[in-house]
Amino acid sequence: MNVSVVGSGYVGSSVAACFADLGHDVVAIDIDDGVVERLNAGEPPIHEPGLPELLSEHAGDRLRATTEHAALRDTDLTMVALPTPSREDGSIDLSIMEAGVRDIGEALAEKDGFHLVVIKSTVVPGTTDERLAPLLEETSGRTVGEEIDVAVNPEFQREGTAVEDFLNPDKIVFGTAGDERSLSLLEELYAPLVGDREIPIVRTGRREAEMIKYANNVFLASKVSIINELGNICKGFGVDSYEVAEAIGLDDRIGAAFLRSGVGWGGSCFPKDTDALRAAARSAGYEPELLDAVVGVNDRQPRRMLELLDGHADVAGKRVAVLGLAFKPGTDDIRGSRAKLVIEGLAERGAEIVAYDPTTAAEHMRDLYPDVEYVDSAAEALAGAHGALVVTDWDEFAALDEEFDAMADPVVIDGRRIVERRDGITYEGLTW
Ligand SMILES: NC(=O)C1=CN([C@@H]2O[C@H](COP(=O)(O)OP(=O)(O)OC[C@H]3O[C@@H](n4cnc5c(N)ncnc54)[C@H](O)[C@@H]3O)[C@@H](O)[C@H]2O)C=CC1
Ligand SMILES: O=C(O)[C@H]1O[C@H](OP(=O)(O)OP(=O)(O)OC[C@H]2O[C@@H](n3ccc(=O)[nH]c3=O)[C@H](O)[C@@H]2O)[C@H](O)[C@@H](O)[C@@H]1O
Repeated sequence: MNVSVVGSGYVGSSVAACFADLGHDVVAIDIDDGVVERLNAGEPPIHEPGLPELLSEHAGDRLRATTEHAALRDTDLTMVALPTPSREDGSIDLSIMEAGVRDIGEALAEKDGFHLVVIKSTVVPGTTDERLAPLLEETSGRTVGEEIDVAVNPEFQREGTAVEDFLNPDKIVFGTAGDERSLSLLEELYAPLVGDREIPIVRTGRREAEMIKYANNVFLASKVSIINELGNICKGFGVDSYEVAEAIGLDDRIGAAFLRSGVGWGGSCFPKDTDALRAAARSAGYEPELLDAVVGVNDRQPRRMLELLDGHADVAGKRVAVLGLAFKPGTDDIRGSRAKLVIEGLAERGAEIVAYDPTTAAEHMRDLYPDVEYVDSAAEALAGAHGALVVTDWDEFAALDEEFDAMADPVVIDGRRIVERRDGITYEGLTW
């Protein structure tokens, strides 16, 4: 089948590469020349394990990239993987999405035959029906549900394991208005992925599909905030929250995943999606008090890390190491990274900050915090430091040992339960 994907960022590039790998002919459309050039050269525009292999195999063959939206006319359906960032007040900013949908509609104005537009981006309930479908009609001159249609097919992949997650989903959600042509196109699209596996396919309405995506993310973010709240209480009692988490995770109703307490959740989506849903709930007349608290607990965790450091040292004018800048291991993405709040807190205390991350996350961070010293290894960051704050659970931090001996004052505040506690270092776990 011929598939177009509009937007070739974290989601679009991996989805495009995976669909090509599944045997479809895919054209990736992006407004960024650099992204298009990289994709055509078989190079990933972002750091994502498994993506380089897929791109080098399929670029120039089943996968090509272009800046021309007109290319989507030669395809059966178009996936929209455009960003949906937050506005200042937390509500969803649809401007990029609407500009992209406008581009798609204008291209479709000159296409004969049925075309399905599939919204992969995360949008608040009602967006597709109330904003995107009318915009498509206006720009294409076609009627949704007749010559064209729109479906919602949210994506649940994680950064760092995007390819594996996309190819092995726990569910696939098709949100449609019930049009059989749309459903059968979606089924044909995913048929090579599903094969004879029993992957649940949720066929539902467009609003429900939009809400399922938020509910999924917000539930997971809340789960981490609950374990962080419990972890903070555990710390006060001298209880190891990881032992508690392991035990409660044995209850099927709770489940073992997402019970790692620490400095909190970040990333490109949990923060923006919790904010967008809270704002959307408010504008629909509901006060989401629990979700407000979920965010409150999350924002408190970096502050608690700094308070633990304060308990051991006055860091004004002193060198302090920040280990890990990406919002989680396996990515160079710093969006929503807890490291930002940690760096800001250290700067307020007048510390000389030295930071290390194994990826190019440091380059992105440098744009925001140019006064921080970025170094090439954890050893270099730790040498001469009066404290170390571990913010990302990169495997290589678990192997650190004698590097701590080179610190001026070996105070280690572990926000991710990754460093081994041992004699010779003053170790503080955030929730244990
Ligand atoms: N990042 C992730 O792991 C996940 C993201 N999502 C959702 O997927 C959506 C996309 O997110 P990301 O991939 O992270 O975004 P991104 O910011 O990484 O990539 C977006 C791409 O769209 C391009 N673009 C902007 N306007 C365009 C236009 N008019 N036409 C063509 N291309 C255009 C940009 O140049 C960029 O390459 C968001 O709604 C997000 O919430 C969902 C699941 C996972
Ligand atoms: O919509 C999205 O973009 C995606 O958001 C998350 O994926 P992602 O942000 O890539 O990363 P996660 O692995 O979910 O981690 C999110 C944050 O929670 C933190 N976390 C996670 C698990 C845990 O037990 N404790 C914890 O603090 C991580 O360190 C990280 O900062 C969801 O897991 C995906 O299903 C979803 O598609």
